[in-house]
Amino acid sequence: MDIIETIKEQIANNTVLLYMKGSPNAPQCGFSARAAQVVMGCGEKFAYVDILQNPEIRANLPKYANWPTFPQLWVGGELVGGSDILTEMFEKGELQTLIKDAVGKADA
Ligand SMILES: N[C@@H](CCC(=O)N[C@@H](CS)C(=O)NCC(=O)O)C(=O)O
Repeated sequence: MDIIETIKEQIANNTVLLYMKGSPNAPQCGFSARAAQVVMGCGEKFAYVDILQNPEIRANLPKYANWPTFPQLWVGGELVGGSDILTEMFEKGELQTLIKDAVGKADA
């Protein structure tokens, strides 16, 4: 399958999806570690893709997303942002609400 189609499918099939380096329990970069920590702190299940294991995604997602770096959090099919944005949103309580609402909608 075309890599862009794969990316679109991953985003469509996972309400909360974190593209990161490594895994939430074994992140391979400080930015990914922080992002995974705040997403875990929201208390909902989420999917992740380790872009170090998926070089084609690493090469193509930034163009598709129009976002140059990793991590990238996608919620309900929309890009939320990277580690800085996620941390800021989490501190304001906004990330928790965004994720809970999206998961609630997907389950309805
Ligand atoms: N300000 C960004 C920093 C993220 C960042 O600089 N990521 C780098 C290092 S992990 C990156 O993705 N570089 C491109 C790559 O490694 O493919 C954020 O908040 O997420």
